[in-house]
Amino acid sequence: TESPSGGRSGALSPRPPVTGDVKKIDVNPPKGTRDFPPEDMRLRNWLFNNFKEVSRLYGFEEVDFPVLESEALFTRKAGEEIKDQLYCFEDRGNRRVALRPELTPSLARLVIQKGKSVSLPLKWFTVGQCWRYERMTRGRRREHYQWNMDIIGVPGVMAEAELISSIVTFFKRIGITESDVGFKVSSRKVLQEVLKSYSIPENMFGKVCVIIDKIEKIPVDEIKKELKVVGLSQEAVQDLLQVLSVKSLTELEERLGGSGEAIADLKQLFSLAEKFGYSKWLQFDASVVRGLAYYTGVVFEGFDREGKLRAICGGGRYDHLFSTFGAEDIPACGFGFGDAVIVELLREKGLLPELGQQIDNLVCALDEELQGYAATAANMLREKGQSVDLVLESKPLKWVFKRAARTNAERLILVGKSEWQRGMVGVKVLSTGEQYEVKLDDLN
Ligand SMILES: OCc1cccc(Br)n1
Repeated sequence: TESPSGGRSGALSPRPPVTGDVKKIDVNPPKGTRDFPPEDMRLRNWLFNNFKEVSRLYGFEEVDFPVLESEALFTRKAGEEIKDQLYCFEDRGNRRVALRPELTPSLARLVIQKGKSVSLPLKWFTVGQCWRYERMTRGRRREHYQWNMDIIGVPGVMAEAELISSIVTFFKRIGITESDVGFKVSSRKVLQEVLKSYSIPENMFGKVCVIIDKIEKIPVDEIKKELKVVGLSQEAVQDLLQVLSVKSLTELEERLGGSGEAIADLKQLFSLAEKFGYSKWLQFDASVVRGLAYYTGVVFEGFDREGKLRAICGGGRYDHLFSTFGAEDIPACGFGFGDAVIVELLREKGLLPELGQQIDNLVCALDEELQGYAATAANMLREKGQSVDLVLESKPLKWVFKRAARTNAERLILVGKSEWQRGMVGVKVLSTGEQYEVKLDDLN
């Protein structure tokens, strides 16, 4: 280690005196962001390991992308909140860049980059941090981690059914049942079929959906006003709002007629849900449109049945995202699952796991001059795959026992002079109090 003066280790040069004029830094993380101290990191790893295990079960491959992307990936002109809150800036090369607010555009970028070198369908997943710059007036977070699963190259709703199945599998793994959570399912093709008779320009469709997604967040008169601003007639607005209140697929079929794609897709999805065994988790809800402009078909969101929390996860089909990046369109669907609401739900349900530290061995030399032998013992155990918390300086036994308790160490390995001379070490099994000596070579 380098001493403060930059010399090699040995006697450290005297530390500069801590004088009153050194301003104490703000030790909190930037507004809207989180630290993950060990106990929080254990919970995060538990959650992410479940994300990744489910992804593996479903045959998905892990991918990753830079958290910093070209701003151009996210500058859709559809009035989305995600665009209004873009964490963007100009870098030292005068490039417009942004901290990614979502993962799907990066995924699409990588698929396009790979081009013909990858064979479809692609089943890719990632867990990544996403950012938004929101005026902290609302005290909301500016970052969260999202689990994303995407299926690229499958046009049929079997892909959406598979994605929803993977989320159900995840929920079951962590103890969440269909009595805790459900999925509201619809299709943007419902809106498309209503609007087709009003000759709404194709490029307005995303905007209309983004406005309608706010239906439970702002007064309906504001929704109507915004829809008129984008060019919808009074009649079109009425028709749209009326179809959003449709309560069943049967009623929807009566409203739209039985020949449209929306009904066909949704009927097939609910039939596949039976076969996957998760029908009880799904309900048709015509008001679900989701807030991302690029969805084009089935959309879904996971919600807590007590209605206390924001959406747990959400996703849908986005068959035209690739062409917005100048590439050939590829049918695609995916979802995002944030790391915050699910933890709130688990806390509500008393399902947060107990995750203490776990150490196999606490190894301690009983005398200063035995430190090296303690290191030898630690190394032998580590080579056998045993975790070791090696006491690195001379400490009273009382301290050692307290540390063993705090770290949930299974065993205490005591390196004493007389034992060592006989090639032995002392072992204390902390759960039973059993105490014995063992030859070093037999330590495992
Ligand atoms: O789900 C919207 C979102 C995007 C980025 C960061 C956070 Br916190 N929330």
